[in-house]
Amino acid sequence: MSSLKKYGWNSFHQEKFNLYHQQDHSIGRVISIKGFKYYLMTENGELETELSGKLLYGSENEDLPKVGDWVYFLDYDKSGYIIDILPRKNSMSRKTPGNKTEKQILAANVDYAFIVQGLDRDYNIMRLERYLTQVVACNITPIVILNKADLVENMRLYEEEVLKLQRNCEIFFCSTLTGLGIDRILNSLKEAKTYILIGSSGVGKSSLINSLTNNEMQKTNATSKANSKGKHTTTTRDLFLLPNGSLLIDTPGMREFGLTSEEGVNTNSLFPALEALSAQCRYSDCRHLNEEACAVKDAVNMGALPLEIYESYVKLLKEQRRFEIRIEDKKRLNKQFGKITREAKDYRKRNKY
Ligand SMILES: Nc1nc2c(ncn2[C@@H]2O[C@H](COP(=O)(O)OP(=O)(O)OP(=O)(O)O)[C@@H](O)[C@H]2O)c(=O)[nH]1
Ligand SMILES: [Zn+2]
Repeated sequence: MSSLKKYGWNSFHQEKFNLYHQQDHSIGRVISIKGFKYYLMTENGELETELSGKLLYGSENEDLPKVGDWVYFLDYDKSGYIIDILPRKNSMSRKTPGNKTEKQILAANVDYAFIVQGLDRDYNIMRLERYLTQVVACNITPIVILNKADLVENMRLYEEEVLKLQRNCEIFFCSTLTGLGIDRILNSLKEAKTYILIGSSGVGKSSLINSLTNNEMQKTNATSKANSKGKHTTTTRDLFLLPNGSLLIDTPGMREFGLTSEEGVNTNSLFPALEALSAQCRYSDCRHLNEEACAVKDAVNMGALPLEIYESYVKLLKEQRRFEIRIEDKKRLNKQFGKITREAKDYRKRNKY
């Protein structure tokens, strides 16, 4: 297999490339970013590159290359200049931490997301539901991993609770400590597909990577480091090939895992449990908030729909509204600003200074 195919190159990307490329452009996938340096996997192995001026100065953060992006570049001697990214299949994003409405892209072109929780104090079904919602909204297939299974007596109870979310996604139990369940996860991994690991700090992501790589990657991909406050942080965000041929992207713990609404995503369809019920609401555009004859609210009241699911739906709705309103504001402001600068330019031209 060519090294590009090993790294996930497929007909989707080829088609995009055919639309955009010029003869002297080469192709690579971003495997890590360190400051201004972008490290690519190319047909001829790893290559250190930088952004071209156009990309560096003319782009919104969203449009800059992220780990997992396919880019086309000019190959110069021992380095390269990235011309642009190819359209993404999807991206894992979250709201930019803090008060802004921007979304932050954590990784691009992701097939599966392992959502990892530890079966210790970390386990939280509401948070799991939020992660699931976010992953599905990003158009990525979620897989639940409940680690530290050695700490609980009855895994079945947890499984039942996750099944109640009606996500129809795979659930794995494992313990990186005892090795329980690791083989099942390994056997499920698909060649040349890209996986991402998400979960709070301390759930065992680093331990899991070590287990999945037979500890081979411990040195080169050492991800956990205690900072000055003694808090564990993941410092590198890399894409790498596992011994069995699948690709893994490791991201820092997403403690502030906010939601961004993807355009065109119907909120109901993010909640399968709600979707079936909403067909029975009186109003076809029922938001299941204050409307009369709402089958969703009835189901919650009768205990047929878990309250957690309804609550996370309402939360998402609120988040989306806030996000949409701010985007509208931003667009309006940008438009006004554009008009002002255009007028200023015209004025300067007319008056020649
Ligand atoms: N009991 C038990 N402890 C585990 C298991 N897996 C990991 N741990 C422990 O959990 C702690 C955190 O593990 P890490 O692998 O560093 O967690 P992480 O998710 O990579 O954390 P960050 O790098 O901060 O994001 C360590 O003390 C591990 O020894 C497990 O299966 N069972
Ligand atoms: Zn309703």
